[in-house]
Amino acid sequence: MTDHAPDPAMLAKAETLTDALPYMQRYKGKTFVVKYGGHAMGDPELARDFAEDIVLLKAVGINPVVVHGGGPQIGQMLKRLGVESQFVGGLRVTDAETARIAEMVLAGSINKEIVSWIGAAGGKAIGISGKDSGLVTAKKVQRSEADPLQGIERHVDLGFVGEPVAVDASVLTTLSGQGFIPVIAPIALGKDGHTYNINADTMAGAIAAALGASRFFLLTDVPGVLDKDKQLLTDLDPGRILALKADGTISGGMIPKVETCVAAVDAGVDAAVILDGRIPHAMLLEIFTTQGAGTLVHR
Ligand SMILES: Nc1ncnc2c1ncn2[C@@H]1O[C@H](COP(=O)(O)OP(=O)(O)O)[C@@H](O)[C@H]1O
Ligand SMILES: CC(=O)N[C@@H](CCC(=O)OP(=O)(O)O)C(=O)O
Repeated sequence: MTDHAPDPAMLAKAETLTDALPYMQRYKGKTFVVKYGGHAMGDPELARDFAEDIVLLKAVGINPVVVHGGGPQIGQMLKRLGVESQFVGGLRVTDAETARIAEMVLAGSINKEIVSWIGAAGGKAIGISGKDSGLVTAKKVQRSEADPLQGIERHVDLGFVGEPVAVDASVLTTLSGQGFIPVIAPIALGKDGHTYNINADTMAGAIAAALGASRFFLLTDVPGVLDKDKQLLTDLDPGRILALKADGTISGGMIPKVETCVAAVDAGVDAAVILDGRIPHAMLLEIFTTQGAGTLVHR
């Protein structure tokens, strides 16, 4: 090697950047919706990596929109305040007091924390909830459960648990167009004036659909959808998902995730990816390299 020969390590770094170039060109101007789950945000270093990834997306001309959860954090606060909490079908039964606490934790505490991380990474984040500027209108979720004793379907009242019925995404396109990164808490008003607590996966899916997002990422605390032998399923379509739900391979918190992904791709989102938020920069690897991480759901 002469004095002028490039250092192989430097060359590898440059190659990483040039390899990313076609992806940057393909995605410039596109909207990516990222659901950041409560389980994925525990570690401050990972949180910093996540914020850097979001700021990098914005810097290369992609419009990231963040929708966050915070289920474990709401649980901790309820416990501290001595308020009982239970889940039915992955949804937290929410009375008026629980709704107030969920809003305080999601829109007050977690939302501003994420805004701060993105700010520290050099981005301009604006934290809002579904209430702001009429972004999301919710309606009460109706659920029923099979009663094996009486052989009938029984109505279950989940209280102030909502689902999006309308999304006015104009506030998001305005913010994104002006260089801001919207960060959204899954709380919304109903037409009845009540505050509704919305599952963050559902909220993110509805926003991705309304924006016609190119990509929808769900960051969680597993590598993606796993089969019965705990092997990662890298590629799923709606038919396969139906079969995996029916045979019990997909259960619990993974059900709203895959259902949200299917609804999003049905509504025109190009692809949805369930990713391991515990892997540093998992999103960047998925977007800018050939080695996809996680489970891709497509039509
Ligand atoms: N087939 C499956 N593959 C992966 N995870 C699954 C599967 N079936 C059920 N799960 C469960 O789904 C959980 C992810 O959902 P959840 O806990 O609601 O995540 P988050 O808080 O990130 O929204 C996993 O931790 C796992 O326990
Ligand atoms: C109705 C309902 O269940 N709402 C959720 C909202 C937060 C959430 O979904 O957070 P994760 O994404 O971290 O699970 C809750 O109260 O926990």
